[in-house]
Amino acid sequence: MSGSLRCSISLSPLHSNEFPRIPVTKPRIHVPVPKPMTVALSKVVSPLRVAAPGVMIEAAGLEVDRVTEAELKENGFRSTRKTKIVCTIGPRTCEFEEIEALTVGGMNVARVNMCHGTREWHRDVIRRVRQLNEEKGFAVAVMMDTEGSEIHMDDLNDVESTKAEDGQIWTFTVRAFDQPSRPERTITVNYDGFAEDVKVGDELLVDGGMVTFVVIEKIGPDVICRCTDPGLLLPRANLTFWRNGSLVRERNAMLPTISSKDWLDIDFGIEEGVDFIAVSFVKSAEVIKTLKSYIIDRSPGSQIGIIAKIESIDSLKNLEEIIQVSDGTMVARGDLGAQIPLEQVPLVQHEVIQLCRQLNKPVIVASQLLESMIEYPIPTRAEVADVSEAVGQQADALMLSSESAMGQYPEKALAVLRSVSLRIEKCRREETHWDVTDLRIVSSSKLDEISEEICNTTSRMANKLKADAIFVYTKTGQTASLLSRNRPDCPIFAFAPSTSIQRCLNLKWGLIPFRLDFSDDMESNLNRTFSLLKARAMMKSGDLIIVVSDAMQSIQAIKVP
Ligand SMILES: Nc1ncnc2c1ncn2[C@@H]1O[C@H](COP(=O)(O)OP(=O)(O)O)[C@@H](O)[C@H]1O
Ligand SMILES: C=C(OP(=O)(O)O)C(=O)O
Ligand SMILES: [K+]
Ligand SMILES: [Mg+2]
Repeated sequence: MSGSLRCSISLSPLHSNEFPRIPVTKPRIHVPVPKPMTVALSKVVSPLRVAAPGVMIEAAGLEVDRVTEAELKENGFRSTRKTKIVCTIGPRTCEFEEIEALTVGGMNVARVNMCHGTREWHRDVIRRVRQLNEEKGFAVAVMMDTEGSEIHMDDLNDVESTKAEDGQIWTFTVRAFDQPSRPERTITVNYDGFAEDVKVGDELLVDGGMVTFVVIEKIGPDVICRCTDPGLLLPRANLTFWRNGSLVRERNAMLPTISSKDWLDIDFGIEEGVDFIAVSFVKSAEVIKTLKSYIIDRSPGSQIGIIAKIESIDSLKNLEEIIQVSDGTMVARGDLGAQIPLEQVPLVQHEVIQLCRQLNKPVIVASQLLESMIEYPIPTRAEVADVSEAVGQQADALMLSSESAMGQYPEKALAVLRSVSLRIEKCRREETHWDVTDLRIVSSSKLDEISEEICNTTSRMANKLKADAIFVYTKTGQTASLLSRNRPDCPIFAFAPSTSIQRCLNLKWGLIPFRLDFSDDMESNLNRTFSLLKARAMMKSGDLIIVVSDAMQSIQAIKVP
């Protein structure tokens, strides 16, 4: 599907000014908006300008993310950004103003990684995101990512990193040391079975090969290794061992996907009302099913979406089943690249994106998208090509990890994702190769199958008629998702009755989620929506809209009166 991208090359800015930048309805509360950032690629795309600050006009009953609204007006309907962006929040971006700057820069989902930091730290971040949503009219979703049972080094206590030199002898052990007495060149490993699993002659890879050791001796709980590829050892770096060119799957293969600590983190996530839980090192569909019923038990009616991270070799055998039972998937290329040969990672990415589209699940492409921007203000050409590939493959979302968590240029990295997305999406719209006949039917009942066909037809119609937008009135989000799956040229305005569904829809390609109370009377819904949108200068008379809803199995094409 990624295919070759043929498009006309234009060096002029992408955004068009055909939609006047009219400030949103008079704000009730004045909130300062951080200055828009200038971007490395600003020759191509100008920074986003959020119009006058304002809050979601709840009184009018229509709520849309203020930043999305600004993007719509700035880029023009048809060329508004479709690819969503997830940013990992870390020490560099955890303050209120920093989270706000990312939000204004286009972050759709904020991710906290339970591998690092304390629960209190994460609680503060989650609450700041929520507070910003409430006070400033954003609709950023929160994703909590579990630590999972990977084998990793300890925190290194007082040091930020330590260098392993070629030929040096290091000891990896499960002994616990009081920090001052930890012998030199000794690393504590979190997994008790470590010494039992490895054999003399095994290769020990730190962070998928950033540093490599060979095991030369085992003495009780200590594994003595010689460094063969020198480099920096970072806190909590992941460890894998290899024998005769294959990943060693011994007792560690039996490690639970969700550890006891993960269960406590999940309880924490449920309490804090996160929108998504991303499960690390998923091996089978079972664990996702177990987690889902656990959540329903603890929090009936919960809308928390479960994202399966594809990052272990075991997940690849059960891909389809895993995707089927999850609410979305992440191609977690960091750990995946430590478990399978690197040259296979792009193939897995492609396969997972295709499968997710077929099975109607959102997919996030993650890790090292703009790795060099941890240190530098512009990306490498190769990184831009990688991001372009993911956008061209029409992944639902792109994710920043270290770039936003601890890098020096989080906002610039975000701006690069935004500008590359816009550019490549434009190319795809110019190609007229669209065909839904390739999509398999996902519905299990006849009624759902009809809805599915309606969504396919709606998207085809919208493209042929060059509609300005598709409107979908959806109680569960399902119809909106089926439309997104078609990747139509115009944006899909999804009207949902709750803010939690609105936030969850934020992860899906091309969906502009609104919160709106609507009735079964479509005519009155439409009249109300048109006048609300017109009042906010988000729509004008004559715009062509294709309308569908969960409740009615029909399609309407309407010129806005
Ligand atoms: N909550 C946090 N506290 C401290 N550092 C963090 C936090 N979240 C992320 N980081 C830093 O950002 C880096 C990248 O984040 P991420 O990709 O989520 O983790 P990792 O690559 O370790 O799995 C981490 O390695 C860590 O150095
Ligand atoms: C996203 C990933 O997971 P984490 O950052 O939690 O290791 C990854 O491994 O690519
Ligand atoms: K994690
Ligand atoms: Mg990982």
